[in-house]
Amino acid sequence: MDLPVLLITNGVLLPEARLKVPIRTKTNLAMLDRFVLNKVGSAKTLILVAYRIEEEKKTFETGTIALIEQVVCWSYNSHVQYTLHLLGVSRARIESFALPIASVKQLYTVPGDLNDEIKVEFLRNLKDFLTYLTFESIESAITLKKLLEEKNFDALADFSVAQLREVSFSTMLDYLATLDTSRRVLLANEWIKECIKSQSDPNEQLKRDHHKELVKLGTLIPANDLAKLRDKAQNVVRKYGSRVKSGNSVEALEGKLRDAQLPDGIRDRVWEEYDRLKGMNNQQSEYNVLLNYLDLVAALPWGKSTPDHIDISKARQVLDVTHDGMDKVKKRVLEFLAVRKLTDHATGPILCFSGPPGIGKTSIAKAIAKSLGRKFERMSLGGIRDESDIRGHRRTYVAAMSGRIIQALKHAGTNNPVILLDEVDKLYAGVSGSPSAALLEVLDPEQNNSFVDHYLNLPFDLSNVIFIATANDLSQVEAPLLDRMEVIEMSGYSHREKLHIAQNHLLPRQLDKNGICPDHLIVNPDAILHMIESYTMEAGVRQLERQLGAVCRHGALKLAEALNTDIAADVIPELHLPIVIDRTAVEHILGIAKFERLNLVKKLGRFKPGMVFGLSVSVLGGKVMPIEATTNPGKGKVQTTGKLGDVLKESIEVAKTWIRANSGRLSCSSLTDIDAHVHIPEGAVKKDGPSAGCAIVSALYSLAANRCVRSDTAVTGEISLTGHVLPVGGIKEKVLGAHRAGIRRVILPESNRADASELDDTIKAEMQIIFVETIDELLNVIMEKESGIKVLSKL
Ligand SMILES: Nc1ncnc2c1ncn2[C@@H]1O[C@H](COP(=O)(O)OP(=O)(O)OP(=O)(O)O)[C@@H](O)[C@H]1O
Repeated sequence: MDLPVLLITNGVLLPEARLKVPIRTKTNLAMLDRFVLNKVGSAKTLILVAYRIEEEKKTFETGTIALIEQVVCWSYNSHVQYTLHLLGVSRARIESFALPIASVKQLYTVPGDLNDEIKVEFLRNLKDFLTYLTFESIESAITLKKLLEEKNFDALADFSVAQLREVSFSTMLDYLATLDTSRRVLLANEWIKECIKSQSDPNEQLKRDHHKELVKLGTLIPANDLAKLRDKAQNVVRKYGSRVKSGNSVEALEGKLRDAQLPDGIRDRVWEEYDRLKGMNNQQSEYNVLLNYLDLVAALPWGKSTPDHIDISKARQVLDVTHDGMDKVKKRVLEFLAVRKLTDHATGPILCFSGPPGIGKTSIAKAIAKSLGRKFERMSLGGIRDESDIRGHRRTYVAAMSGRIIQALKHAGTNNPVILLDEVDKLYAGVSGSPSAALLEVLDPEQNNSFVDHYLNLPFDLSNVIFIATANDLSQVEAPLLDRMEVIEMSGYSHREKLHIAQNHLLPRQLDKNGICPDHLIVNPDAILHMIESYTMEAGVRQLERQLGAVCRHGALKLAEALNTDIAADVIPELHLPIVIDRTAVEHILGIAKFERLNLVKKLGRFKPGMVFGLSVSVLGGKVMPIEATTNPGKGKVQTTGKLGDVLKESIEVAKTWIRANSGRLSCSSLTDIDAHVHIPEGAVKKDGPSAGCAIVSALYSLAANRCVRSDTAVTGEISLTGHVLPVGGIKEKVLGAHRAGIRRVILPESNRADASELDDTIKAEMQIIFVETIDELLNVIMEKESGIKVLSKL
């Protein structure tokens, strides 16, 4: 039989007995995770308890097959702990071991030669032992009483021995391995006798006598009346002055509370709670709740803060060393720091970095904390839909916890950390309140000096904390929240910028992570560019870092193989250092290019009438959006496909009407005797927004005039019925998206000229950017051959 293994180094579980085993080692945790926690009805699983003898560095050959009766999970100081409640089922011999599984054979006991004299003596001793046990554990006493009635000597020996604490681990293991029942009864009888003798101390005797009188176990008390028994037993304990064994944690707590620098307003309230705790019995259910609460209060950094060292030139250095480019963002961050230095004001604007993933929003926030010398805490808000995640649960709830803000402060250990509210756009309002409403209070400098977490129920001053937020999509951030923040928009990187980031930051980091000396592995710039163009399609650099990691791991394997002297000489690969990674090596390591140089121009070749490249932007950055239109005989209807939203459909109507109204002047069909069909591929993705207007009017004109649009050009811009091209958002991302796709000519609305001027110089140098004010101008520059349309006067 194969069973999951729980390996323990002290305590022995005998059949019939129960044992509580806290899970502390990684092996046991892995076993629990794999075989118990992931299983529906995880309790009632059979496992093997195996015993490790540390001195001999071996595992005892006999183990115990056990039934998991209960898995208790509790969290203390944010550590999750598991304890297994086990019931011994039978002995087993371990035949083979491959942690976390062992192949075992169940062992059966043999009766042996047990004489009547010993039996009678053993039963008499057990009756005395029962009295002692009543005082120690009522449940065990009841089980022993039942076994005594059954006169099952095998079980009586095991169960009674399991109750003894004095027997050493190794003696207990020998006992476990003894299959002869008569031999075990002899041993048990001896040990029980000794135990009873050692209990003959007059004080202990007095307690037991009194207890005997009180509970009269065996005649009066029914087995199921445990609660009553427990109460009575506790009364005895109190009467005889046994101290509640809670001294250690409560006394330690007192010291911690004294060191906690509690503010004046709350000190008395906390000590009142502490006095209440001291007066409680540790068996009371509220005891642990209050203990955990006061532990949190003591652990919070009420008066601890890190001194600010704002040195602007050092901050500039930190930002430059950690981040390439991003000049605008760095400038704004330095201004922010400068204002903090001069005003000495705790409150200031809350910065919100917005942009596609992997462009360094989180890492720049980390750099701010570093340049201020403050602690950094990241709070991921993605998917939070409950107010209590931010503000905590009220203490009256079972398993109540403090909110994330308080947890972050506890973790930081100072009351002035930089807290990054990551992904504020992914907060959702759930059934139990809106988390963004809770964040409003946190971020409001007027209110946050007395932030009250529901669990803590004491005001905590958050005014020294610097909050920085990040978002991928600002349109998803609730307006009141957005209003409290100063948004710094960050855009994706060009290929050249990515190359610099890779050379200066990502590659050195990956080399270091994989334990490779930079002199031993060189990745050519050409190879990095190949990875950027053909193996990643992203605005940021996260995928690129992953690919560089793969290349470094390949190098690490080569180096490790060459160093490994255990490998037979003929298989040691010959290694010439440094290992140089070029384009071919990249293809060999990373396999077939995932984004075969997405040069749409080359791929699609010459367009047919009705085809055009639009530009779109999503949370992942800018992208080229091919648009197709075709005609059929009909009555001037326009059909649309490709999961288009209402605004996009309306743009198509505007384009159609404009062409119809201007067809005479443009010498093209008015599209009244034909039906047009406009399709935007990637049909599963919803598309919307007015910015495809220019592309759609170009496609419809191309159909109406039966002329082709230039396939090396992409366009974005909204159109009006009067023929004007209106500004749109996301210009930088869209141009970068076109550049990534291999397009070098883009047409943008004239009103977006200022946005385009913010583009990186290398991009500006490589791209031809044409600005247009009217649809006439647009058609003149977008068609394959000059349309020669006479541009009407502009409004
Ligand atoms: N300009 C840069 N210079 C150096 N490293 C950079 C730069 N931009 C990004 N990185 C690196 O790219 C990685 C990803 O960045 P980060 O985690 O900060 O992205 P993010 O914008 O916060 O993404 P998300 O929105 O997914 O959270 C980090 O290791 C970061 O150091």
